[in-house]
Amino acid sequence: MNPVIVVHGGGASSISKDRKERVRQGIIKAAEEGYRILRDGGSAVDAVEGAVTFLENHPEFNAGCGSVLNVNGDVEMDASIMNGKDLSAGAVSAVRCIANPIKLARLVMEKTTHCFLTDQGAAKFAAAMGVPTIPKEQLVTERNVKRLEKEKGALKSDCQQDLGTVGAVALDSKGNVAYATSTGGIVNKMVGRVGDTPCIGSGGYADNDIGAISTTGHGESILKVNLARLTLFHVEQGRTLEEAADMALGYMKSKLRGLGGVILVSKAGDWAVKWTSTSMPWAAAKDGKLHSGIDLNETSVADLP
Ligand SMILES: CC(C)C[C@H](NC(=O)C[C@H](N)C(=O)O)C(=O)O
Repeated sequence: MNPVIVVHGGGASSISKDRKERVRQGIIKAAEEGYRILRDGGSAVDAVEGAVTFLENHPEFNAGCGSVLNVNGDVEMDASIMNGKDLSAGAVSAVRCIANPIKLARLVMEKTTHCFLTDQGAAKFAAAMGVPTIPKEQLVTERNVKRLEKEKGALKSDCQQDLGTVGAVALDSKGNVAYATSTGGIVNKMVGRVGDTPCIGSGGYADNDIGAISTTGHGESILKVNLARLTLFHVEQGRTLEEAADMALGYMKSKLRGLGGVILVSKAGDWAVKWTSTSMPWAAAKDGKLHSGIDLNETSVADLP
């Protein structure tokens, strides 16, 4: 099986030119990192964790350092990961003061008998696993302080913001698929608000008999339609990845006016990226080629290093 990895950097409205370049470089580096892990014999789970960790550490993306701020100006993060081999899954929500929520989600998956830990329980588990805490200021960027101020000043919140939730899907050489998704959520959210990202079936899904998917977009809408599992259901019914993504995103838009994006890989190694938000930074690596883009009808192809 030829390994494949696809990554996304969330939905976005208008990205400034400067920022676009940084986002483009970041998303490409994340795909390269994931692909390197796969080529070195790593598993699909290793690859999606590696790519998402890279993006959590990148301040331009809404996950880890770079997360948007809640109504109190604090960072509360959600993340989930799933192994398509045995449907094992791990998730954390409303976690604070750690650098990489996706790593904690993987620990939940592999070191507990549970799927999902939240808030204080997740923090206790992190401490027990030796995950270091970091000062909360370390996750807060200048850009996000300004963004919260702007949001609080705004009369009505716009559902489509310039954000950057991150996610990855991968297929490894043994035919195993996995997904990982991580976010700071939505700017100015209530304390304790949990979105789609840590919810298995909404923020993502992975099953070796079908494929893997990671989602981004308006969390409340994604939760209501179970966007990830819904899309894979259409794949199971014989639709192509593109058709399935169009159907599920179309359903979410028509029912709820909710916008979002998805990245997919099938068990056969096909991949697809689709979104209804204005743009979505993405990159895909397969067969030594790196495909990437941000806006509609804009795809570049390059040789992988
Ligand atoms: C407007 C959308 C496309 C922006 C998108 N937001 C999320 O994915 C938020 C996450 N699903 C949640 O609800 O917690 C982003 O961050 O890029």
